[in-house]
Amino acid sequence: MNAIIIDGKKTSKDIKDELIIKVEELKNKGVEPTLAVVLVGKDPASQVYVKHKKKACEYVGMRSLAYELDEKTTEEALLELINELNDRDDVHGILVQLPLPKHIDEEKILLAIDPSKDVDGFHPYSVGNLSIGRDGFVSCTPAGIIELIKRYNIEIEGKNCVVIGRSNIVGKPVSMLLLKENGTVTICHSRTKNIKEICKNADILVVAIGRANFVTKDFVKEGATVIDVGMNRLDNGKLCGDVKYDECSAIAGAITPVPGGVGPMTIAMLMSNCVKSANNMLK
Ligand SMILES: Nc1nc2c(c(=O)[nH]1)N[C@@H](CN(C=O)c1ccc(C(=O)N[C@@H](CCC(=O)O)C(=O)O)cc1)CN2
Repeated sequence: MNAIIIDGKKTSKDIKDELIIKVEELKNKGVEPTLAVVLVGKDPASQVYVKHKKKACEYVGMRSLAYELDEKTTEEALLELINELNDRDDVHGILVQLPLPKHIDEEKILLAIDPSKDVDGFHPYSVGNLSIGRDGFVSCTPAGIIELIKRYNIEIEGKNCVVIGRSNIVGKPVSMLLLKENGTVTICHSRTKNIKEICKNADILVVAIGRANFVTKDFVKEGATVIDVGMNRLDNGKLCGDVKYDECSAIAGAITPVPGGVGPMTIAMLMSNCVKSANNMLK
């Protein structure tokens, strides 16, 4: 069997194209959706992601405000900037690029962002809303995974969904979202016993463990949907997922590649959250 390749690059472009119209409508109502992007330090990967976020804002017609702060910026100075952005009526989304330098307490920073502008969906208020099925901001990678599954008409309701990984930014929220869609959800992690057997029973397998090529063909049920969230940089500089793509795509029914699968969806969903936030301001 040759799996359908779930194209995150194309889907993210489709979403951004749809957002162009929504941004235009907001502008016609007198609201210019604005995202504040905060980067502390010079982590090369973070610099690239921030650049892509600014480009995505431009593409959908949204304003972005860039705050590129020195590596040595203090926690107090960063909190002060966030408070300023919280108070500004013309800022609809605030994003602090992660990871932050070690001397800054990430949790304290995320907690300082006004939940009504939490377009990353990392604030405990947003996480709480998600866990009780209330509407709110959902973190972008998990939201992107569900969007991909839906746009490829893959049914979640009643299916066995197995998530490998229990991180706060992917594993836990994507499990909540699959549950919200009426999937039967199992979360596996480093202490799980019989992980292969559990995965082999999955109709939808989401892999977010951060270990290159961890999932081999003997984890995958014939015809299953395999979503690879891994982004592992190899010594040769190549990007590699958590799933052994060649052998698993011969068994799966549908599969995301790395790169070009889940990754690009993260930024598309960020744009979507910003538009949602700007819309909320109209209410
Ligand atoms: N404040 C946040 N920080 C971080 C987040 C986040 O959602 N909010 N997620 C990641 C990084 N990230 C966005 O910030 C991100 C990662 C990867 C991609 C992407 O498109 N990946 C490409 C490959 C890119 C490459 O070649 O390196 C792909 O998978 O095709 C987009 C965004 C951590 N920090």
